[in-house]
Amino acid sequence: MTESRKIRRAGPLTFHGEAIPETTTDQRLLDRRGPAEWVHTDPWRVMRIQSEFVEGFGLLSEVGQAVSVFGSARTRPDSPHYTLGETVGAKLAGAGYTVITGGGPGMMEAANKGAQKAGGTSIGLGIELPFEQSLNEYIDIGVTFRYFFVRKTMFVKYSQAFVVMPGGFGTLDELFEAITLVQTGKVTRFPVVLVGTAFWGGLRDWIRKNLLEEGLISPGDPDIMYLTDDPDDVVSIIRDAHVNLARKDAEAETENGT
Ligand SMILES: CC(C)=CCNc1ncnc2c1ncn2[C@@H]1O[C@H](COP(=O)(O)O)[C@@H](O)[C@H]1O
Repeated sequence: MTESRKIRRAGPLTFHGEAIPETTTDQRLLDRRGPAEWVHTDPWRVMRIQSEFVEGFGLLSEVGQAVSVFGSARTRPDSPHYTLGETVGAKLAGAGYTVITGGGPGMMEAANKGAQKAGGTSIGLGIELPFEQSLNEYIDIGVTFRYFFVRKTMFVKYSQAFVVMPGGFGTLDELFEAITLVQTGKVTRFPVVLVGTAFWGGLRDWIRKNLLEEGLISPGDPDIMYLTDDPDDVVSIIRDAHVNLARKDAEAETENGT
């Protein structure tokens, strides 16, 4: 009679005889501490980046129609821009849009406050910064990201329009990212509305004069941005754009016979 060979199953793996490892997977995980430098390596960072995407997608995928509102972190509550931001947040919420901001102070707080007070859903996608910073107090659902680029993906993926209030470098970065995505066809259904004609008019003129006249952008490109001072306009521009897109979708479906 042959002696039966030893066998060890480790998850989907099966080991026989000499091939059986001396320790189990759990022992190797739990018994050893080992060096810790690997938590500062890029492969480990990739895992962390992945987990931010997983958390963000998980949290935001069930949010309905939403609009991201950008603007200065430095605007004070007694500024007319802050009041305008609050009204824009309230009007968007009144029209059924969830309001998403960067979760910080200033214009972000204004839009969150307006949305929350109007009974809408107010979301803050915060970012870890070198100085102490917490999400503003008018947020129903908040996430704080480590990585700017992960957070930016969330703004684009989970909102159907961008509203850009007066702001500095951060706001300009978000504005130019949005219009570049529209210009290059990476997003196809995305109105970008700038609020504050006195503030933004100069930039649009500069874009027309310097970029368009030099042939650095196409003739239709400046029109990617809508400019207004009126919070009601903000809502109607976004709504009309979405109605037009829905109609185009329906026409395309009819043409394709689907
Ligand atoms: C007081 C202070 C400077 C706080 C900064 N705290 C912040 N918290 C969250 N998002 C931010 C912050 N700073 C910049 N951002 C991002 O960049 C934009 C504002 O930058 P800026 O103030 O315009 O250039 C916001 O739309 C936001 O998405």
